[in-house]
Amino acid sequence: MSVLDGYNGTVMAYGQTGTGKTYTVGRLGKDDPSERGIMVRALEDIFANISPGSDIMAISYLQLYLETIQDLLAPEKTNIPVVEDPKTGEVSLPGSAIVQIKDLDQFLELLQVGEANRRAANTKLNTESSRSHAVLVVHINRSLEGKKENDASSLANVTNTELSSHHLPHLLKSKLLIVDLAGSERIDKSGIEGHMIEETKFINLSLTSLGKCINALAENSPYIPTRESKLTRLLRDSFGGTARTSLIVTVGPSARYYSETASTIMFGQRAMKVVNAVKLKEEVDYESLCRKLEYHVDYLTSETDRQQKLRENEKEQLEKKMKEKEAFLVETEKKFSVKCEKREKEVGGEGWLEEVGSEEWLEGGGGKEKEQESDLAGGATVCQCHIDRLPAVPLLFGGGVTARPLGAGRCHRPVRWFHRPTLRQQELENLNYQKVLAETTQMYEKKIAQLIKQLEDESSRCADLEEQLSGMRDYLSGNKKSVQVQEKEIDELKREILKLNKDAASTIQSLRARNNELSLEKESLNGELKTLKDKLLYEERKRRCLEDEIIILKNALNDDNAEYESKRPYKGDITTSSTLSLGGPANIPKSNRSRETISGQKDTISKIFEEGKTVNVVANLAAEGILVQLVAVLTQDFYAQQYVNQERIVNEGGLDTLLLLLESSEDANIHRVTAGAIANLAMNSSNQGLIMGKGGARLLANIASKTEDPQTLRMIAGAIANLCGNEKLHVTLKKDGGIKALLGMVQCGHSDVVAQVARGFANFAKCESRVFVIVCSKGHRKGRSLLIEDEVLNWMATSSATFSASTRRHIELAFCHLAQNEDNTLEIIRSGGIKELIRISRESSREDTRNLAKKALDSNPAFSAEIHAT
Ligand SMILES: Nc1ncnc2c1ncn2[C@@H]1O[C@H](COP(=O)(O)OP(=O)(O)OP(=O)(O)O)[C@@H](O)[C@H]1O
Repeated sequence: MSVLDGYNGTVMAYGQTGTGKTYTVGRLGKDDPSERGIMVRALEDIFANISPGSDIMAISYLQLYLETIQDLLAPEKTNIPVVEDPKTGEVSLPGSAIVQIKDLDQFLELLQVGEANRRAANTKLNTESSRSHAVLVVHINRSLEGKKENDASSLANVTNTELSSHHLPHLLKSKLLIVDLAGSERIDKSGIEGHMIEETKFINLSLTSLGKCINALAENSPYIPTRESKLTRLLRDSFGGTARTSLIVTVGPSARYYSETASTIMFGQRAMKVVNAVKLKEEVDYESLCRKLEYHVDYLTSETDRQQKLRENEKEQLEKKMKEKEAFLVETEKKFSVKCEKREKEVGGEGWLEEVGSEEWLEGGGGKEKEQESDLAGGATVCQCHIDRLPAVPLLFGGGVTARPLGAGRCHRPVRWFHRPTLRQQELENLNYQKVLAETTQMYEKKIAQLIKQLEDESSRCADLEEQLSGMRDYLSGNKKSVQVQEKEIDELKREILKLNKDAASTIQSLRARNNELSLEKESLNGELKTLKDKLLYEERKRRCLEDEIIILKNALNDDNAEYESKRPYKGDITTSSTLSLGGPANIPKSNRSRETISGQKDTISKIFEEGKTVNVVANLAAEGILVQLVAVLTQDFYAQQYVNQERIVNEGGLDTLLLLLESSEDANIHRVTAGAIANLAMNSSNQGLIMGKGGARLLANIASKTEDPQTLRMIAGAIANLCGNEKLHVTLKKDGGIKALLGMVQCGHSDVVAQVARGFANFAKCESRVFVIVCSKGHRKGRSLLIEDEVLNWMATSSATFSASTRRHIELAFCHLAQNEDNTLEIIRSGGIKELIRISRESSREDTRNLAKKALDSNPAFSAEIHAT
């Protein structure tokens, strides 16, 4: 197994849901080992090949669910981050539990705990479907030496050279990932719903991004999109890189899953193209190195102590021995000289032999006679004496220590021989003695010198060892320092990562905020855009209506031209027409109709249409015949609805021309479109005064009295209703018959016309009410409403219930505003308006109108009195 040789490895099971991924990878097989999945088998193999003493194995077991990593061995740990070493690219999961494993049983227990924590949910396809990706991470640290670290003999042999970088203890660090991916599935086929659709989306997202990475790796692309999902970030250093990867693809045999099977196999095929460049992960085992060096230092220290002690003992013994010898020498000398003197006195210089006891004879010899004998052999004097009774006994004198009879058989008793030395003999003896003494001294000096040398050697060895020791201490402290530096660097990196994370979070937050702002902006722009589009659509529709209308009118005019020409007040040649002066009397060109003229007019029409986008239509109004006038009026109407053009139209005399046409033309079509154009211009308050000033209300009232055409009446009612919204014009409007005309138009019964009339009265009453409030605040009275004089109040009090809802709302509003003015109280009571007010206060569809009615009823004591009275 490569993972035991220091290579990272990955085993990954991929396939459609329910096809046996978990079965292949995760089965425990507690009772039957043949049932075991890849996770358990892998661990079995690892256990069989590692040395329990020196190698370490630990596991983490995690699940990736909804893009969140959770620890399956400590499920309270969620949201575990995936951290990538920027230098080595190694992926780690800080915070996840890493449990050291001692044996297979422990592993099986942990796996069972992890499996219980793994999220499982049912789908129609598989009742035990895994809805998360499960990742078992096996961390293996193997010591390269294969020796017991605390083996003292091995430690004793470590030398400085061995501690050089080549001989540092190395560690093989590897990681085995066994991944049980969640099943790929199609939402429609799996029958999942609700929350599980979300799960499936996340699963499919991560599998898709895994597929993308595999594709990129297979194509040897320089960019691998590993950042797209947590799964690919987690597996970043475990597939397609420096790790050995095995992919297991599982497929369902049913033909129903043909497409899933095909896509799974294609995934596998693509994965097979990925080329891995496996890399050995070896690093210095600083921990064991440190331990080793400490053992080594201890060993050397104790060894030095031991040797020191030995040397001291030896020295002590030698000194003791030397002292003993010296004492013995002194003693012997002493004895010898005493005996010599004694004998000299007794025999007067003659030699004799004296028997002595064997003990005495052997005195000083101890158990080393032989050695001393041999020691003395070189320098001893052999004397032989011949005494009558005794055979000759040769005597050995050596070192002043012993003498032994030679020639066994002739004399069996030890004797001590004394003689009376002559001067010569004495000298000789002295000389001999001195020689022996010198030799003995020399020998001891030699021995002492040897011992001193030995001592010096030991001292120098000791000094060497101490030097080694201090070298090792330096090395250790250097290593400790470098570890500290590295730790410092790691801390800094961690801090940097934290800072980067913080920055990223704040950037994401600000981007989110900006995104929200932009969404709001987008929403409001969309709203605006929609309004503009609606407006444009409306304008376009209106333009088309007008164009249709023009075409209809053109046709009508072409057909009825003869009749029309006969009715026309002025007759003349259109080709020689005089101009229609602005604001002057009607000067419509007179002509006899001919085919050429009509065709000429048509040309003019198309010209006007072409130029329709310019305000030159006014000039055209003045210059051309009736057909042209009509077209010009229509175009004018079209433009009048566009406020930006209104000012130019009015400034260029367009309003004058329109009023002129209204006055002079007998044509119903012209009346209608002209009234429409004026109604549009009357929407603008700056035009309202001009229209009134030029007698517009009078002209409109006049036309209204003559026509029964509801469209024309609607336009006129709309124009007057717009003028009603300007309180400064109320008096003139009433004087010019505008109010009466409005009320008169009600007779036509057309709902659109009545609605415009009601709107006009509501505008009028509202403006009066506003002025009334201002006047009252200054302590003045306003007087009765102008509407009362024209019987409008009666109409409102009696008819509102019969009209459409929108018309009714206008009437109710107008009535309530009139009721705010105390000067109208009498008329309201007289017209039976209190009933109407009470009805409005209860039934009106608008709350503000109901409140207005209530306010009038509550604030006016006359109304209260009337209510009580009736
Ligand atoms: N080789 C097999 N022999 C017998 N039974 C099998 C085999 N493979 C799978 N099964 C059975 O099929 C069912 C689904 O298997 P499993 O849960 O392993 O599928 P899966 O691919 O992991 O599904 P999911 O992706 O939804 O988790 C299980 O009940 C399992 O026991």
